[in-house]
Amino acid sequence: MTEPILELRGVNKSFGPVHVLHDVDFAVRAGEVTALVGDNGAGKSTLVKCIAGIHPADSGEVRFAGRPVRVNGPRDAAALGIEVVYQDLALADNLDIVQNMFLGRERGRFGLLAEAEMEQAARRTLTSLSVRTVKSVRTQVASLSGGQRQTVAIAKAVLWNSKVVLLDEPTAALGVAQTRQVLDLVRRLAEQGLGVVLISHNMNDVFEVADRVACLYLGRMAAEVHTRDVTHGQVVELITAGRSGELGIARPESATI
Ligand SMILES: Nc1ncnc2c1ncn2[C@@H]1O[C@H](COP(=O)(O)OP(=O)(O)OP(=O)(O)O)[C@@H](O)[C@H]1O
Repeated sequence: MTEPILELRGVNKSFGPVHVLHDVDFAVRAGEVTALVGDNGAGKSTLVKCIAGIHPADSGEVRFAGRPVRVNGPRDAAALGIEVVYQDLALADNLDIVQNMFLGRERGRFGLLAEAEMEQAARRTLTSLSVRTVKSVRTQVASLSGGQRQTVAIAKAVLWNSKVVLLDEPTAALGVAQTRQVLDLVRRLAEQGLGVVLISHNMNDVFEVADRVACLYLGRMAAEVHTRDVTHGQVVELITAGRSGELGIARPESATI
């Protein structure tokens, strides 16, 4: 079995009196897509924010590439190669693709932007991800479709030699064809060796691209299983009841496969 590139052990997180995450274990493996599922309010976003350093965990251990690490802020996460693509994508409509991909991280010597270099890097990243839907990297983001915007946001996340990418419902607002393109892209990220976490409420997406499914139920990790070992129905039961037959928090010893 592949060792996790990122591993959380016994992570707890509270907001004031509200204990949101309870002793959560979670592993992300390089070259695999792990779907993070759970009902509304189960704690998925909170877990992602702990990983991203936005809301550092109150207790528990975070390990990266086999070593304990501290992720006390987004800079710590970025330095490790952990990137999150949020649902709102945070792209600037009035800028083009290159400008968006380098937004906040413009390269350049002596303060000058190395435009040609940035353009080349943007093009190279999109090509490496086999993105063909975007005609020119100088297209304004305002004129892109939802799927293209998602693609640009994902490419931006992997441009920096990322090791782990967390995607927050990347297909939520997309039609059938665009969903297809984004799911293909998610698979390619894993094929390139990244550890990919896909937050999703869509079981079809989960079963199509995920190698494993991790299910949060009321802030506890109900089960982490190989997708091939479970049915749609079992995952839905895990989401709604925290357990399904032998799987789930009622029988934690059988939950991790
Ligand atoms: N900053 C905060 N302050 C207080 N409570 C919070 C905060 N952020 C999240 N919570 C609470 O933590 C719980 C888990 O929320 P979270 O957003 O992590 O769930 P989720 O699984 O991502 O849900 P959804 O699928 O609806 O996005 C909820 O009860 C929520 O109200």
